Amino acid sequence: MADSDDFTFCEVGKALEDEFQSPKIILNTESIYAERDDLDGRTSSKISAQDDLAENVSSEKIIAEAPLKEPERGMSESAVETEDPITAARQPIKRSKVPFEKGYSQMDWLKLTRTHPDLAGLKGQTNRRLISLDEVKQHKKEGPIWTVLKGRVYNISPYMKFHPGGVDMLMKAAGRDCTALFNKYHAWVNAEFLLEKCLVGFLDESQ
Ligand code: HEM
Repeated sequence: MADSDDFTFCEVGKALEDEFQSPKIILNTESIYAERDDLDGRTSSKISAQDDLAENVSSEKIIAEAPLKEPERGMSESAVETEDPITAARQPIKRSKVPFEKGYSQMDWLKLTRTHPDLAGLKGQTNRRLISLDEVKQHKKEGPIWTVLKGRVYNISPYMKFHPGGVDMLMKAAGRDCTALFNKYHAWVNAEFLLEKCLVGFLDESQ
């Protein structure tokens, strides 16, 4: 084999000044930025690459700079509640699950719905009847607690202690239409399935 074909001896270019150091890359990061939606997706802010790359800037700083739009925990319900279910669903909320008592897990609830003969408290009555909001209002404190959710009337008394958000939260639904509240906290929850056996009837919207 001719020497010119032998790569062992091929001539390489001039070595870098310090042949054991990689070339220095000077990156101008000032002009690099990304648009970032803030936590609730309603506003956006620019985060420069410098911010992200700088060693002394932690992610906490970015969070601290983000506008605080979430309602504080314990903020009064009326301050954040809205009757429009779509707007309500978009409002960010702090998540606060309550640890369930022994025997009140979601699995326990599902077992109960399969075994209890009359969770709705219908005593043989049909659950297809139309119910006025006035009648729902009468079930706010005493006896079975009713609520309206997406046009359906439910007896939520048996579900109280199983509600992962706690009894106090669920009691806000007592004797009224809780659809907006429900959507605000957890529009993804399949209440139709969870409360199927608690159905008392349908809201009479003609009144
Ligand atoms: C009326 C029917 C309701 C049903 C069937 C229901 C069901 C549930 C379920 C299944 C969860 C757990 C969600 C999850 O793990 O992602 C939950 C959590 C919660 N619910 Fe409800 N809920 C109802 C009504 C309400 C109402 C009216 C409120 C507010 C006034 C409320 C407030 C909450 C809260 C604060 C949590 C904890 C959220 C979290 O941190 O995960 N719920 N509920």
